[in-house]
Amino acid sequence: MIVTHLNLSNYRNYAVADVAMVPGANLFVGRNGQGKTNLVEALGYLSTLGSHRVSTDVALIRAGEDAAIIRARLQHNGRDLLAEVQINRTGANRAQINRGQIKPRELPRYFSSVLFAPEDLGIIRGDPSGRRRFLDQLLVLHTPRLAGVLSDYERTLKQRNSLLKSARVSGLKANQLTTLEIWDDKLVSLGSEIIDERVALVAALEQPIRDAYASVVGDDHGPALSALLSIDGVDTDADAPSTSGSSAASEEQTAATAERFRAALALQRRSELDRGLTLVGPHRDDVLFELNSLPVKGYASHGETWSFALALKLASAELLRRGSNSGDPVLILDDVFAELDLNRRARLAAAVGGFEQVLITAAVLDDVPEGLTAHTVHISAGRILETAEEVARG
Ligand SMILES: Nc1ncnc2c1ncn2[C@@H]1O[C@H](COP(=O)(O)OP(=O)(O)OP(=O)(O)O)[C@@H](O)[C@H]1O
Repeated sequence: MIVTHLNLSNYRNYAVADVAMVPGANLFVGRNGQGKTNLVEALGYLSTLGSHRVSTDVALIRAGEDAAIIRARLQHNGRDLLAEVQINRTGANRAQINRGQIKPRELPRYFSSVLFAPEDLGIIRGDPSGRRRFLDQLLVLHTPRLAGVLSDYERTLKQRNSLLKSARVSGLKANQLTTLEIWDDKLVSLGSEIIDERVALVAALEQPIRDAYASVVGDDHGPALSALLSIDGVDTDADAPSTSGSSAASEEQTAATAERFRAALALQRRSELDRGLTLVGPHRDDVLFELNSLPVKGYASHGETWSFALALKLASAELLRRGSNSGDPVLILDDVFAELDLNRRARLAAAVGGFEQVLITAAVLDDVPEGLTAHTVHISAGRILETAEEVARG
């Protein structure tokens, strides 16, 4: 899949922007703070429904405006698709495909992208919520049906938490106990599916991460590397099968996870009532990334952590490419080349060369290997520079 056109309205520092893109590499160049990241962030939003830089949408709307619009014309196998989202300062966001209304959470079904940016170091170094977000965004792109499961789980969790809170205040009454059991059933059924899908995803990512790390770092043997999902209170099957295009987990496996989840909930019942909070489930899980038998977080050097985060994203793109019938995900590399030495720049260029479309941002044109600079777009102060004179003026 490729993006042939991106059109922005009141997004970040763009009043309007209209950019044509080509298959293969597209390079966006400009001095610091001109709007390069803003442009690719907008595309990333269409497949992750969020920014890699901020946790709320408000910062994406141009200062002083009420709504931002991101519109992308996509192409796959000669067929065009128009994807659009309107991000509103007040009220719900709205999304369209070919001018027909859809739920915003359905957008990743139509557009798949993988963005790597320096902020991704936070996936490794930050708290577990960032790792859960990484996994869930990838899950939804890989198996779109799970968007609904994840949002139903969130809703169930909220309702269960408010029941636990009110039971804490008033003491658990018989009717509340019955209601709690109903919420337990929903939590366990939705949560077990999420746990099993995450476990299978992590297992499927291991080899691609190893390959990507080896190709970026230049170690032909690849590191001894693993990604383990630690489930808070619910042990998972370490030999989970790899994800396929459809649902990955077998019925018996889901039943076994559900049983363990239920037992862990029963163990925590007293504490949950004391604290008015759901203490077990996929909303508290974590992934442990290891390099040469040591956790990456807290042990790996800055350079190793950086290469690991990059490998994580390249592996994600590889996994989506294999499991997809709509072509490669669009690969976005934001501010990446400046961080690499010449050798690694060439290696990364080779690693991404096979993707249908790669979008790259850089402040300095010379930082990017020549093979990736054929289609260069210059940006200045929230404007796409159209002519050679404009580019010369900067
Ligand atoms: N909601 C907003 N409204 C208006 N301007 C905004 C908004 N959000 C960010 N900006 C502006 O966008 C600019 C930053 O753009 P961006 O992050 O895309 O820069 P960049 O070209 O990638 O720079 P660098 O090379 O430093 O990474 C800043 O000047 C910032 O003030």
